[in-house]
Parts: sequence; C-alpha cells; structure tokens
Amino acid sequence: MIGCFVTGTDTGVGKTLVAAGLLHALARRHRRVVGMKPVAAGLDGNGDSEDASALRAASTLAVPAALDNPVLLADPLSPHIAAQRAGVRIDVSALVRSYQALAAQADAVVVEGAGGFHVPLSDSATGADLAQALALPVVLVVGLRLGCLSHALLTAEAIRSRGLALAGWVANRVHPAMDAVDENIAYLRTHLGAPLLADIAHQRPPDARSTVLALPAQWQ
Ligand SMILES: Nc1ncnc2c1ncn2[C@@H]1O[C@H](COP(=O)(O)OP(=O)(O)OP(=O)(O)O)[C@@H](O)[C@H]1O
Ligand SMILES: C[C@H](N)[C@H](N)CCCCCC(=O)O
Ligand SMILES: [Mg+2]
Repeated sequence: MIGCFVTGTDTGVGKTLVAAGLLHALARRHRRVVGMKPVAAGLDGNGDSEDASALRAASTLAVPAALDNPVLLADPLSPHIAAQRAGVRIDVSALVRSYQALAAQADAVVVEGAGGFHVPLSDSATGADLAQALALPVVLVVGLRLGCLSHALLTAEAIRSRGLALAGWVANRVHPAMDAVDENIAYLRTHLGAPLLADIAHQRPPDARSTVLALPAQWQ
C-alpha cells in the first residue's frame, strides 16, 4: 500500500492540485487509488468540500464521506475555530481510523492536509500531529511567492523533527510573474534535501490531469 501526506508552505498554495495530480499519476499504475481530506473547512455551492470533491474526481475508488472526508466544517477558517463554532471536537485518532479503513481497501491513498503543516486542529492537536499519527511520507507543496523560502525550510525541518520522511517537494508557480522564480527554485533544490517532483507552471485554470508529477522513487 502506498500512502502519502500532502502539506504546503501555506493555505492556497496548490495542495489540492498536487494531491489530485498524484492520484492521476498513481492511477496510471494502480487500480484502486483514493484521496482523503481528513479535515475540510469551508463549503462549495453544493454544501460539500471543494477539496474533497476534487480528490474524488481524481480517485478510482468511491468511498463514503465518513472515510474520505470525516470532518467537514462550514466556516472557511482555521479548523480549530471552525470546529469550535460547529460544536465539533476534532479527534486525531478517529481520523487515523478512517485512514486505516481506506488503506485496507486501496492500493494508494493520498491525504491532503489543511493549511500549512502546523495548522491547529484543536487546542491540543495540529496537522503535524495528524501526519505523525498517520506515519506517512510527506510531499511538500511550495507556493512560489516572496517568503516561500523560509516557509519551505521551516516546514521541512518540522516534518523531519517528527521523524517523518520528506518524500519530495513540488514547486508551484501560483503567481503569474514572480521575480527570480528560477533562482528561488534553484535554492530549494540544493537546500531542501528532497527530490523536486514537479515544477508546475502558472495555469488558468489549473488542470490536475495534465499536471506532470514524478512519483517518489520508492513508489515506482
Ligand atoms: N499552478 C497554478 N496556476 C494558477 N493557479 C493555481 C495554480 N495552483 C493552484 N492555483 C490556484 O490557487 C488556488 C489555491 O490552490 P489550492 O486550492 O490547490 O490550494 P490548497 O493549498 O489546496 O489550499 P487549502 O489550504 O485551502 O486546501 C486555487 O484557486 C487554485 O486554482
Ligand atoms: C479555509 C482554508 N481554505 C483552509 N482550509 C484552512 C486554512 C487554515 C490556516 C490556519 C493558519 O495557519 O493560520
Ligand atoms: Mg486544498
């Protein structure tokens, strides 16, 4: 079973695009691939999670929402606040049980975190605790903008301090015209200590199916 946890340098950096791209790449080699958004905050026009829907569209396995999106919160806020407003307590162990139920029926599971790596899930748990409890290799999406270098290095340090592997990182050109973008990527290539899986061009609108992503070597 292949599993990975997709995190990012921030919210809005392209984690969903990359998670869906990984699902498409995995589906070319494996029969049963499924995405998971353990905690989603914010609803689309259908009252669903835009992220969970995007991951479902890229998955080959259809599962109940209780497994692929166990916590769906209405307010587009930090999950600990959205959960408090909804009267919900986010329990990392329950999220891990949903993941295990998915993993039992899939060849590959791609988990998309909320926000950045240390996003609060409650007063006592963060996204990093969830990644650690899942014990999955992490893929880091770097949204290329001024400030992303420090965010990327801090996130890589946090991932490794949890004893997790940084399986690879993705350079996502979220800005149409960032100055010195190639120099920023070059710096991270030599300082993140993990393979660059993709350099994603700015696209309007972004398309996960045509986004070319290398899979980490251990999954080939
Ligand atoms: N390469 C790109 N080119 C242009 N727009 C992009 C690109 N990647 C992502 N975007 C856009 O940036 C926005 C944020 O992307 P996305 O929703 O994938 O971020 P995220 O990290 O998953 O955010 P969240 O923390 O809410 O889950 C979306 O509107 C998406 O379409
Ligand atoms: C609502 C948004 N799209 C994300 N799902 C949640 C981002 C939370 C960020 C919290 C923070 O680190 O300040
Ligand atoms: Mg997302």
